This record gives sequence, C-alpha cells and structure tokens, in this order.
Amino acid sequence: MTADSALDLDALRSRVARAVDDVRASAPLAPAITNAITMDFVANAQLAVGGSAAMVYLPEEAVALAQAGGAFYVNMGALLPTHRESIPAAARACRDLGRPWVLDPVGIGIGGLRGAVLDELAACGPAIVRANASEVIALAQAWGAADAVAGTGRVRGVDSADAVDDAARAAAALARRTDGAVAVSGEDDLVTDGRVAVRVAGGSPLMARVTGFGCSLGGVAAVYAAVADPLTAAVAASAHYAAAGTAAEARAAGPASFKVAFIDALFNLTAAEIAANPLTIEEVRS
Ligand SMILES: Nc1ncnc2c1ncn2[C@@H]1O[C@H](COP(=O)(O)OP(=O)(O)OP(=O)(O)O)[C@@H](O)[C@H]1O
Ligand SMILES: Cc1ncsc1CCO
Ligand SMILES: [Mg+2]
Repeated sequence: MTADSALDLDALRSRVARAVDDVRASAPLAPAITNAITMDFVANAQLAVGGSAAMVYLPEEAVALAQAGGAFYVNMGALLPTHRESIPAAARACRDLGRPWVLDPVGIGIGGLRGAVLDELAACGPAIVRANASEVIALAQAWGAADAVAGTGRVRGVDSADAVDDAARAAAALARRTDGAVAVSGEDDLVTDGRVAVRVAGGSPLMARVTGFGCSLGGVAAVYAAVADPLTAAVAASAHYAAAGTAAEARAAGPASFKVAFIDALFNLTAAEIAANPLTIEEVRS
C-alpha cells in the first residue's frame, strides 16, 4: 500500500476532516423529500453538522430545490400519492443537472408503490445509497445488481432483519451498478464504492432505540455529498454519527436525553475528533 493509495487510511481521514470543515464553512443546502415521522430530526441533524435543510412534497417544488441545492436527499419511509411523481421528478432533475443525490429506500418491499417508484429511480444513479442491511440487499436484488447474496433482504417494517456483514457483497455490487457509494448501517457501518470497503465503528446501541437515526444519517450524507465525492461523503457522515453517538452515550440517561446529547455532539465535535473515529479500510474482492 502506498501513501497515495486509495486504501490509505490517513488520506481518507484527511478527506473526512476536510469535508467537515468545508460543510461548516459553506453551509450547503441539501433539500429533502423525506418521511413525516423523522423529518424534524433530519432537518435538525443537517443544521447541527453545518448544512442547510428544506423539505418538500410536491413535484414542482422538488425540481426547484434540486436546482437550488448542492445535493438532494430522498427518503421513502412513508409514501403519499404525491411521492409517485415527486420522487422520480427530483431524481431525474438531479441526474440531468449532474447533482448528487442520496437514496434511503426505507421499507422497500412494502406494498406496490415503493417498487414502482424504485423502478424509475434505477436509471437515475444515486451518488449514495444509505440504508440498513436488509434494505441494501433488497435494493441490490430489485436493481439486478446481485444474483447471489447472503441475508434475506426481508425488511421487518422499517427495521433490518439482516446483519451488516450479510449485506457486504450486495452493497459492493450495488455500488458498482450505481457508480456511487453504498452505506450500510448497523452496529458498525460499512461504506463501499465497490472497490474498497470502509468499516466505521463506534456509536451507541441507543442509536437503534430512537427512530430516525438512519433517516437523519441519510440527510447528513447528502449535506456531505454537496462538498465531497460519494465515498468520502458517506464515510464522513457515518464517522460523524459514530463519534457523536459515542460522545452522547456518556451523557445520556436513556433514549430521549441521548437524542438531545447526540445533536449537541454533532454540533460540538471537531473535524479532528470526527476523522479520528475508528475506521478500517480493505479492498473489495469480487
Ligand atoms: N448497536 C449499534 N451500535 C452502534 N451504532 C449503531 C447501532 N445500531 C445503529 N447504530 C447507528 O445508528 C445509525 C442508524 O443506523 P440503523 O441501522 O439503526 O438505521 P435505520 O434502521 O435505517 O434507522 P431508522 O430507519 O430508524 O432511521 C447509524 O449511524 C448506525 O451506525
Ligand atoms: C418508523 C417509520 N415508519 C416509516 S418511516 C419510519 C422512520 C424510520 O425509518
Ligand atoms: Mg431506516
């Protein structure tokens, strides 16, 4: 491994620290179509890391914000009829503008509308897919990116039924299919561009006891995608979340106070502290 190799961990940490500084210096707008359950958490997390938030429902407004923003976030958590038009419209606008966008295919497999929308998104190349293990496996299968995968890809509502390691092959295949990055969340996160796999440790089990940590992580990944390449942006978001989760756990009495301490930690951690979060990097063997 050489000093300037893509596998060089010090270089990756430097890119993460620079992304943190760049977001705080430029406050990029990362507009979102996202679910109403966790919308408040998504917007507040985007603001706490230094970005800017704006949520819309309507197709025309989604296209306008795709033009105005540095990157766009699409979260399919709880679909309404308008999302049949607005989500593909936003994704197509981003593709045509060359604007990075982030997809969280929450609850893939529930009902028919999600499948119809995801079929249209397959041609729009998300810069980052951010999801839990079962959702990553299911999306890789839906988009024809993985023939033989471990795990079930069966989502239990919006929670994962699979471990992060079970989604590793599907994530790498999906990243090669989208020519972007895929971030699988869980106890340790796995971020891959199909060539390298970065593991992000740290965080807290309390992050799974509050709804919206994954949704808001996707919104923060979009903020970082406005200033950095997809792999760096996804690692920066996961490392920022893990470091903030570790810090917040030390102050929390339970899930509610943990969420408050977590948003404070997103805001207060230094770029060096975020870049120092436990990371490993390895080559993907296909
Ligand atoms: N046991 C754990 N230990 C450390 N970090 C965790 C743990 N469980 C989840 N996390 C972290 O919580 C965040 C969200 O991951 P999770 O897999 O719970 O997302 P999700 O299921 O999509 O969440 P949601 O749909 O509720 O928004 C990630 O940053 C992940 O690293
Ligand atoms: C609980 C829940 N239901 C639909 S979306 C969502 C937020 C976590 O994904
Ligand atoms: Mg989720």
